[in-house]
Amino acid sequence: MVEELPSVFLVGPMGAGKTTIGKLLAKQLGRTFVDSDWYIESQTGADIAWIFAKEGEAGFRERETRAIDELTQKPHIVLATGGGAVMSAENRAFLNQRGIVVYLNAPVDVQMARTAKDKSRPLLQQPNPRQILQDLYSTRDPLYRQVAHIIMPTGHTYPRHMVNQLLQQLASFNISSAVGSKKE
Ligand SMILES: Nc1ncnc2c1ncn2[C@@H]1O[C@H](COP(=O)(O)OP(=O)(O)O)[C@@H](O)[C@H]1O
Ligand SMILES: O=C(O)C1=C[C@@H](OP(=O)(O)O)[C@@H](O)[C@H](O)C1
Ligand SMILES: [Mg+2]
Repeated sequence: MVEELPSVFLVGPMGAGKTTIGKLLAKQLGRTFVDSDWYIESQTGADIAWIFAKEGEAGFRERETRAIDELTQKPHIVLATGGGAVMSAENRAFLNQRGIVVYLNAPVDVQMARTAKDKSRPLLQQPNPRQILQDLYSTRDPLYRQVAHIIMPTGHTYPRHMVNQLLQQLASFNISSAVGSKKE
């Protein structure tokens, strides 16, 4: 972990709001926002669906580990990871040891509602996405908890409220807002 300017890494299931909250949080903190999926897409010149189709999930995970290794070494950023980033022990160590990890936790029903119309997540383009989200949650929830320094439920909270709550929690890790937290 870089002592002076630790980065914030968001983990959690698909639809928890990592990308959405991460973008808002970075703005409030006056930091650069990076989404590991977007980074992988820019490095590859192809979208996540294409990578899964051509290289399989294993190919995507290799790219993801390279991205997580690289991005977790950057100080002072807010990084939104993909939901499966914690499946690799190597990634878990990069995340846990190099910054403050926030687990955004949402119930499966909420994950389902937030991801249903979006075709960009290859793992959910199946006849029973709810069952897939349930199975992934069972496997991954203990891993998210293992790497997290902060756990935040996101199910029933508006993104702006989420960010204000998160800023309060991050203050105890000496991470504070450059522009002040906005009142609703
Ligand atoms: N706290 C929230 N309340 C309501 N909708 C949300 C919230 N967080 C995210 N969303 C919506 O859910 C969808 C998925 O969010 P996203 O940030 O892409 O999740 P993730 O990156 O964790 O998969 C988006 O349409 C987003 O606008
Ligand atoms: O849970 C997963 O394994 C995945 C989550 C996605 O990111 P989001 O969690 O941002 O949707 C993306 O990395 C890919 O589709 C695989
Ligand atoms: Mg995302």
